Amino acid sequence: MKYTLEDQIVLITGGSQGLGKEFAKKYYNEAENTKIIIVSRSEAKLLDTCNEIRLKAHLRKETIDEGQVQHKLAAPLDVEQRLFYYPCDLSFYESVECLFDVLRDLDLLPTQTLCCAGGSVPKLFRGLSGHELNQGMDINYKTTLNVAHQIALAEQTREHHLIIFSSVTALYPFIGYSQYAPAKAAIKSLVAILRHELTNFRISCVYPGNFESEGFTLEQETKPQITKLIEGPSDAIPCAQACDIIANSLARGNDDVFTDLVGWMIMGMDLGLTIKKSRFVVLQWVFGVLSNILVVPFYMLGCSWYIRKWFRENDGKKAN
Ligand SMILES: NC(=O)C1=CN([C@@H]2O[C@H](COP(=O)(O)OP(=O)(O)OC[C@H]3O[C@@H](n4cnc5c(N)ncnc54)[C@H](OP(=O)(O)O)[C@@H]3O)[C@@H](O)[C@H]2O)C=CC1
Ligand SMILES: CCCCCCCCCCCCCCCC(=O)[C@@H](N)CO
Repeated sequence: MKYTLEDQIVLITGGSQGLGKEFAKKYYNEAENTKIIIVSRSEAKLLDTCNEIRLKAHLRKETIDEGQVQHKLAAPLDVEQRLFYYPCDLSFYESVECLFDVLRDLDLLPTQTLCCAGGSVPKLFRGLSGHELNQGMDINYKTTLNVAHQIALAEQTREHHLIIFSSVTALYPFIGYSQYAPAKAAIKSLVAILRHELTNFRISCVYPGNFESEGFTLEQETKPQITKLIEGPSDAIPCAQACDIIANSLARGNDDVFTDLVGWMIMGMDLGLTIKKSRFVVLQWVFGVLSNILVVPFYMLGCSWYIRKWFRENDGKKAN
C-alpha cells in the first residue's frame, strides 16, 4: 500500500498543534482531493488551527448564520470543505466510538489514520503526581489504543494505513521519562501484534527524536538536567522538518520510521523478534549487532556511573 497525500480521507489525532498540525497543513496544501479530520480535546485550538491553515491557504471560510463554523464535523456535511475538526478526548473509549459513529454517518471513514496525540511530563519518578502518572498512559497509550481498535472494527476488508507515533524513548528508556517512555514502549508492542492480526492494514510506527513543538517547549520546563544531558545527541529539529522526513520515509515504503541519525542508531540496537522496515535496514542491523557487542555495554556502564554521580552531586531526593 503506497503512502500518498492525494485522494485520501485522513484522520489526524493530536491535530490541533505540533506534528499533527503540520501533517494537516501538508495534506491541505499538497493535496487537492483529500479530506482531513483533526481531533483533539480542545475545540478552541482545533478551530484556530483550521482557520490558520485556511487563512494561510487564503481560503478562509466565514462563519455561517447559525453560528456554526463550516468546518466542524457535523451533518449536513459541506462537501466543499476539505478540512474538518472534531473535539474529543480520545483516552475515553466511548468518546472514540461517538467519533467513529459520526465519521460513518457522514461517509468519512478514513483511509489513513495518524495517531499523533501524545505528550510527556519529564520529571523524576518521585516528583510526579498520581494524575500526571495516569495522564501518561491515557494520553500516550489509550488514545492510540482506542482509535486503533475502532478503525480495526470499521475497516474489516478495505485497505487502511495506520500510522502510529511512538518515540526513541520506547527503544531506549532513560531517567526522567517514567511518565512517558513505558507508554511509548506499549505502543511499540501493540504495533508488532497488530501487524500480525490486521492483514488488510499497512501499519507504520514512527520513533521521532526531539523536534520543536508546543509539547516539546512545555516539557523542557520540567525536564531534569540529567535527562537533557542524555538526550543531548538528539537535537530538536523544526516540526515541519520532522513532518517532511516522516512523510518522505513513509512514501519510500518504510514502516519503522526515525527522524534523525540517533534514532536510526538506537533502532538498529533494538534487535528483538521484530523485522524492522526502515531505511538502510541491513546496514542498520549490522551496526546494531556490532554496537551491542562493542559499544552498548560500555555506554550503559558509563551512563549508570554518570547518573549515580549526578544524584550524588544533586542530592537526588530533591533534584528535578
Ligand atoms: N516533540 C517531540 O520531541 C517528540 C514527540 N513525540 C511524539 O510525537 C507526537 C506529536 O508530538 P508533539 O507534536 O510534540 O505533540 P504536542 O504535545 O505538541 O501536541 C499533542 C497533541 O495531542 C492532543 N492530545 C493530548 N491528549 C489528548 C487526548 N486525550 N485526546 C485527544 N487529543 C489529545 C493535544 O491537543 P489537546 O490538548 O487539545 O487535547 C495536541 O494536539 C506525540 O505522540 C509525541 O509523544 C515523539 C518523540 C519526540
Ligand atoms: C551507543 C549508544 C549511543 C546512545 C546515544 C544516546 C542518545 C539518546 C537520545 C535520546 C533521544 C530521545 C528523543 C525522544 C524524546 C521524546 O520523545 C520527548 N521529547 C517527548 O516529547
